[in-house]
Parts: sequence; structure tokens; C-alpha cells
Amino acid sequence: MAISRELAGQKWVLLTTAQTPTNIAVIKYWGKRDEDLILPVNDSISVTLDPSHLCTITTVAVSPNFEKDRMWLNRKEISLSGARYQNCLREIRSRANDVEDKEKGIKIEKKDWEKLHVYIDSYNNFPTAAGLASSAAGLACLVFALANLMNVKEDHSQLSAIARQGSGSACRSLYGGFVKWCMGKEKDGSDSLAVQLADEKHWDDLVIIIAVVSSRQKETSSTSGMRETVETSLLLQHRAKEIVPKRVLAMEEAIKNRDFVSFAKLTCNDSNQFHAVCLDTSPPIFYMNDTSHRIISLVEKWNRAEGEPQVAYTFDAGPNSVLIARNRKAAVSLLQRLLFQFPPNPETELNSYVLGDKTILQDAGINSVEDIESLPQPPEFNSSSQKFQGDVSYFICTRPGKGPVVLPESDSLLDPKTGLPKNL
Ligand SMILES: Nc1ncnc2c1ncn2[C@@H]1O[C@H](COP(=O)(O)OP(=O)(O)OP(=O)(O)O)[C@@H](O)[C@H]1O
Ligand SMILES: C[C@@](O)(CCOP(=O)(O)OP(=O)(O)O)CC(=O)O
Repeated sequence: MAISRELAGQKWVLLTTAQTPTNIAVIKYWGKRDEDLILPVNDSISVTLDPSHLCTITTVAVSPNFEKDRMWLNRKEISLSGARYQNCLREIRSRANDVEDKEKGIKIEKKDWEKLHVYIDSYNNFPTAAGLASSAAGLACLVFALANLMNVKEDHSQLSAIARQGSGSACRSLYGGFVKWCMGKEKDGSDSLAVQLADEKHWDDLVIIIAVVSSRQKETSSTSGMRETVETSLLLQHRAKEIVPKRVLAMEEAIKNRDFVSFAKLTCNDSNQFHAVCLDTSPPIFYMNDTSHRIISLVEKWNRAEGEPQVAYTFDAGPNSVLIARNRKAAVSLLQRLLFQFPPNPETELNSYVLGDKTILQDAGINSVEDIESLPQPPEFNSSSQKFQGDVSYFICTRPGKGPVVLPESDSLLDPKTGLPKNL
């Protein structure tokens, strides 16, 4: 489709840059009732992670000069032909409005958006496709940035229903704090969207430590794994109908009251049930490995020794562990325990072994790898407790965080003159 006569020949480039967080589910989404629209079989609840440690930054640009839509991810050009990208682009374009920038002499009318092409450049400040939910932050950022560029008037909840069509869990990254993805009832998916339960300031005692667990083999993707579960697991049906609805209500209550004991029990139980459902799939899917199981034991043993939960654990479709500590004191003790049991390989530097908020490391009295070696054995460990050097690749210390934001033009990844990536 050719652009209008008024726009033809114009050389301007209009840009928007946005930052979007990733999220971790504490009540899991697993199973679709509609594969194309990405409609889930149950509600889910997540915690948004602080974007200063884990986020996507995306710049989107439009110009009458662009001949087709193009996208770069982490400095490499990727194809936008997949149905999920196409669905998001179509839905956002159909909601675009007039845009005017008098200073730059730019005037785009609503009808022009169908013909104008966009360039997209994105990067994740954490490893892509490594089980850290890059697709959630990435698709949410794409939709949020495009909505801003195209002057889409819809609120974050409406945008979440578009991001959902890029990747289910992405809909929960449109908000900070604690977020619920309501499964909805409508066939067209219009009521399957995210709502914020509480913002990130509501429960700011929580500290999150992620253990990125070394894994050699590539796991089954979430998309195909959950399809196989829906086709073969009876346990999933019981989970979706009987368990999750009650658990979601209890989790909302726990979050509202900052009731860590309930929050932790529900989070751990739901993660374990999600992995049980994967095991109930035929053929069974194993996402956790021995290191994941050892981390669960470490937390369970410590929680029992303390008399009540200090830490909650949750695992997505991979071996990485996300640990939510009730407060800073618990996070410091947790980090000491984790480093005691999983010390780094000899050549690893402390700086690359513990990432994110390093002040927790300082509070734990650890300033060098030698300090890890001299950590005392935690009291609940017994004499046969082993150390597993090198079984964790690295840790990330973070906390609940804010939702998407628009960044200033100086943060643009695309050149404002050409619209091409600055750092190719
Ligand atoms: N910044 C981004 N912008 C757009 N798409 C992205 C972005 N980051 C990742 N993606 C898409 O998500 C895919 C990776 O998703 P995948 O589910 O394999 O990994 P993950 O989300 O990092 O891990 P997991 O889902 O196991 O937590 C990429 O191949 C790409 O298609
Ligand atoms: C285990 C999970 O992380 C599953 C995430 O699945 P995806 O959102 O990655 O799947 P698609 O909708 O097919 O893109 C649990 C969760 O985030 O709720």
C-alpha cells in the first residue's frame, strides 16, 4: 500500500523509546483454551521485577521513508513475519490516532498509520531466551512503545490484551508491583487482560534473589510444553477448575495484607503444582534439575528451622530459581546460605557472580570470593551437607519494581536522522 501524496517524499523520522520490566508468576499461567488469541485456562498473578536489574528497552520509529517494517533485537535484525508479532502490530495500528509534532513539522493522520512502516530496535539488559522471561518484557515493551508512538488512547489494561497476543505472560508486564491476569470469559479475548493488584510501594520489604542455574540442555518451550499438558494432563483440568480459583483469592488477600506466611506457602505450592502438572504430561516434561531441587531443599529446611517461612521459591519453565525473601534481613541470610552451598568456580570474580543490587552482598559481609570460602556452615545444614561449586552460573539481587515508562529521546536506540540502529 502506497503512502499518501502529502507524506510521500518527506524525510522526517519520529521516535519513541520505552522501558518495560519482566515479571515472575507466583500463581502460574500454564495452558491455553485458545492458541491463536492466547487465552489461558486460569487466572495468574505475578510480581513485577525491578527494571533497573532486568528490563527491555525498545525504540520504535516511523518515517515516510521506510519501505517495510523492520526489527533488530540485541543488535541483530530479526524477522517480524511470525503471527505473534503480526497480531500485535495489526492490533496497535488499528487503534492509532492523529499525531502532530509542530516543531519537527510532522503531521500524521489516523488513516496514514495503515500505510506507514515502523523500525523497531530492542535490547534486553539480561540474557535473552535463558529462562528469565525476556519474551514477557520484550513483547510488553514493543506494544507499549508502539502505542506511545501512534498516540493510542487505550489504558494499560487494554494494551495488556494486545501484549497477551504476543506472549501470554507479557500482559502482566504492563504494570508494576503485583499484577493479576484475569483469564476472561469472552470468546474474542476482550476481557482477558491484566489488572494491577497493588503497586511496587505497597510491599517494599520484599527482596528477590534469582539463581541462574547452569543448564546444558534446551528445555521444551513454554508454548509447546503447555500445549502438550492441555492435551494429556488430567491434573491440569483439576488444577484450573478446582485449585487455582481458590488460590488466586487467597493470594490476593495475602498481598493485600502483606501476609508473608500465606504468600510464601501459596507461591511454593503453586510452583510445585505447576511442575507436577508438567510431570503429569505425556511424555513428561522436566524443567527443574538437581540444582533446582537442592535450592528447594535449602529453603524448605531453613523455613522449617525458623518456624515460619523466611523465603518463597518459584520456578518457571526452566531450572532457574526465583527466591522471594520476606525482608532484607532474610535476604542477607539467604544469600549467605546460597553462596555457602553454591560457591563460584575458582576463576569467577565476585562482581560477575552476584549481580543487581550489590548492597545485600555488603550487608552479608562478603567483599571477595575469599569471604565466601570462610562463610560458616548454617546451623540447619548437617555434617553430610555438600557444596556444589559452579552449579549456579550467577545470582541477581533485585526487588519488586515499577511498570513501563517512556524514556527521553537521548536514550533512543535508533538514529533520529536515519531511523537505523545506532549501534550496529
Ligand atoms: N526485547 C524483545 N523484543 C521483542 N521480542 C523479544 C524480545 N526479547 C525476547 N523476545 C522474543 O522472545 C523470544 C525468547 O522467548 P523464550 O520464551 O524462548 O525465552 P525467555 O522468555 O527469555 O525465557 P522463558 O520464557 O523460559 O522465561 C525471542 O526469541 C524473541 O522472539
Ligand atoms: C511458566 C510460565 O512462565 C509460562 C509462561 O508462558 P509464556 O507466556 O512464555 O507462553 P506463551 O503464551 O505461549 O508465549 C508461567 C507464567 O509466567 O505464568
